[in-house]
Amino acid sequence: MAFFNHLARRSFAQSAAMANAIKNVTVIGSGLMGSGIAQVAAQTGHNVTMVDIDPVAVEKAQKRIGASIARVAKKKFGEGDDAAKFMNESMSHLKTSTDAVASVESADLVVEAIVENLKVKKELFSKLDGAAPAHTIFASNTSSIPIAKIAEATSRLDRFGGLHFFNPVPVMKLLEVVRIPETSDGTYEAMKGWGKAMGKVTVECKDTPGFIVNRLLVPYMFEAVRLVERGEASPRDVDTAMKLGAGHPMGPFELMDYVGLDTGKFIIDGWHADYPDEEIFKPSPMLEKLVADGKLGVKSGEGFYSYKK
Ligand SMILES: CCCCCCCCCCCCCC(=O)CC(=O)SCCNC(=O)CCNC(=O)[C@H](O)C(C)(C)COP(=O)(O)OP(=O)(O)OC[C@H]1O[C@@H](n2cnc3c(N)ncnc32)[C@H](O)[C@@H]1OP(=O)(O)O
Ligand SMILES: NC(=O)C1=CN([C@@H]2O[C@H](COP(=O)(O)OP(=O)(O)OC[C@H]3O[C@@H](n4cnc5c(N)ncnc54)[C@H](O)[C@@H]3O)[C@@H](O)[C@H]2O)C=CC1
Repeated sequence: MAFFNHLARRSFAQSAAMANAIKNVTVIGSGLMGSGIAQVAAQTGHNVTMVDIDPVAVEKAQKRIGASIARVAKKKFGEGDDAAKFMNESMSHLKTSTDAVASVESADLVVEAIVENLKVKKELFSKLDGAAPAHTIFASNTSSIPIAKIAEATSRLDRFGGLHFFNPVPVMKLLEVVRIPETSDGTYEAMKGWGKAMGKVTVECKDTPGFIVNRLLVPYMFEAVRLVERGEASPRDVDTAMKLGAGHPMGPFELMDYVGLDTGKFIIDGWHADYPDEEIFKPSPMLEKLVADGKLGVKSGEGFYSYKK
């Protein structure tokens, strides 16, 4: 028994050491999720470079992070010097860039949170694979795309995994840590250890569609839209019913607006392509029209609901 305890202690020590080795974190994508991941990494003392292809998105992200850190600081320290110190220290750990290749030169970990599109994600990782140091771990924050399909664009399958955060990242405690068959034990332990260093509760996931939460959440959200499309209830009543009847903090339509209808469409289109006979994944006329009209939810000021001030 002592031998196995020794092994367990050594494995824990190894993962702690590997997680501690993750100091320089590059986050690619400064949207809803990338900005949240970058913020929490900066708040927890990592050296963070947040990258986006769109300089305007970087600027918006910095404003979003500033406002969010202020809420976190107020919640942790109230008003006053400690709150200001926390905010200043966190922001001092955060750099921004629009040059993805340069941003990974000294990265220990790269977390990708760009558009939910397999081709674009593969193009990005293929480009970064030749620029990042050999030891750098690559991870995707994808909601629905198989990690293995993304990883095949690189030569570092043993140092590739999924780190699936939840929105809003500064608040949601869960982190799904996904491995592909080639992910080394050291990489997996380092990703789980880093998740804990980020203040998250990690769960272990295999590379299956939607991992754990989205495998259950997305069909539920799909059914909510179908129910409204069949004229059986209004979005507002469905949301009220799920908040008061099931204790959810947000109803499905509020949540879809919150996560972004463009991301929702990317997910449903991807799963419909992969599972063409699954009725539930067939395109939604309601969602198609909203996205075609640029109504993407909170991020655009209107989705199922209007958010214009
Ligand atoms: C047929 C077609 C169908 C197509 C549809 C398909 C859709 C598929 C979508 C799939 C989803 C993909 C997404 C994904 O991969 C995984 C996810 O992320 S799923 C989403 C998970 N998140 C949730 O479920 C969020 C649920 N909502 C909440 O928890 C709360 O509403 C929320 C915390 C967002 C807000 O809380 P609330 O009480 O309502 O308001 P407050 O503003 O008071 O906030 C409470 C508390 O939290 C702090 N806080 C809130 N936001 C932030 C922030 N951004 N930064 C920092 N802090 C924040 C705030 O300070 C409050 O703290 P106090 O102590 O009260 O001050
Ligand atoms: N929105 C949500 O609630 C959640 C989303 N996710 C996943 O996170 C990823 C990002 O989602 P969001 O943050 O919501 O999207 P978003 O649309 O808010 O942000 C995506 C960002 O990526 C940038 N981008 C696109 N292509 C790029 C490239 N080649 N290089 C650099 N930057 C690029 C865009 O300019 C944009 O700022 C997706 O894979 C999504 O499935 C995961 C969990 C929750």
